[in-house]
Amino acid sequence: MEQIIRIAVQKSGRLSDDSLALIKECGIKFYNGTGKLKSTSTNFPIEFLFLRDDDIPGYVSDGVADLGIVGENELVEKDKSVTVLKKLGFSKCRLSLAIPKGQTYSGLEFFEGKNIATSYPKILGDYLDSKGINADIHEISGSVEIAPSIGLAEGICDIVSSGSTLMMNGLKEVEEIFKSEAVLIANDQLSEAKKEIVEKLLFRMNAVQKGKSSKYVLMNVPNASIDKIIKLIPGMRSPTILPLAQEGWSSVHSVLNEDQFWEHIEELRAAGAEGILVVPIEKMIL
Ligand SMILES: Nc1ncnc2c1ncn2[C@@H]1O[C@H](COP(=O)(O)OP(=O)(O)OP(=O)(O)O)[C@@H](O)[C@H]1O
Ligand SMILES: O=P(O)(O)OC[C@H]1O[C@H](OP(=O)(O)OP(=O)(O)O)[C@H](O)[C@@H]1O
Ligand SMILES: [Mg+2]
Repeated sequence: MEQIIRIAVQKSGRLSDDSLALIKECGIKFYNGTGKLKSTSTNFPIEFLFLRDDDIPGYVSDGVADLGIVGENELVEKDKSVTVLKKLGFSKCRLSLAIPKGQTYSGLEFFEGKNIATSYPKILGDYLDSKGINADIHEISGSVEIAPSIGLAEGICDIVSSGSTLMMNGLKEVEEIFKSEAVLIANDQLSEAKKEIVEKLLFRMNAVQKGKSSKYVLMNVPNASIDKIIKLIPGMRSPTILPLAQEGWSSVHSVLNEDQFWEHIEELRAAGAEGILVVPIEKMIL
């Protein structure tokens, strides 16, 4: 039988859309109908398990799944032995301590002897230990932000992104204790045959990620400025230069990291570049 790998992805939630979008951008086709908890790709040797994110580190560690996509917060909290293959750049958030808005905060000692509600008792416990703070950790599985207003705890430790959930619940963020983003994880003991498939998947993911952070840039340049412009936008090997129909002008094409582009835009214009077009790149293979 042909070897295939199994990947565990979140069924629905903050990780699922971006996880599935990344897999689709890798050219991998699969059926993902509502309620379906397992699906096999029609054009790549991979099977999908759609699960709660809490279960993903354990499934990958036990070898039920070979790969998984999960937040670093959940991975560290579950404390399972797996290999992190790649940071994926989405579902970025932080774990923070927060207290009621009206309270005065003078430092971590605020939490000494207090009761803190969280879904992340391990990460919080390790953090407080490392800072020498003794607090009571009260584990709850969701809606943590409500805890202070119902008298369950004096502070909370939960996921923050925009901060609007804290604000809506009358809380203020006082300490960031952990930064997280989605990661691709793998079982520690993959067979050689599975590793080969994983390498193919990683190759595709890298091409998609590289493409996303780069732009194809085209501009019209007076011939006298070409040397100056080439120094500003060196490109993958070197820029492409094509003559324009109008004498004395060329079209310069290059691939740039988006940050590099914004850094150099004023200098490019000062050097006489005009008609600058910035085009997204779907995939990039170096
Ligand atoms: N507001 C947010 N912004 C960005 N990333 C987030 C946000 N909230 C959570 N995340 C990240 O996405 C992961 C999944 O969050 P989600 O809220 O979907 O979890 P969940 O409710 O535990 O889902 P499940 O039903 O799968 O257990 C989190 O562990 C975290 O890494
Ligand atoms: O700082 P913010 O941008 O407000 O995001 C933070 C909130 O997002 C997550 O919950 P989510 O909305 O995913 O709902 P959930 O609690 O049902 O998982 C998390 O648990 C926080 O409550
Ligand atoms: Mg969960």
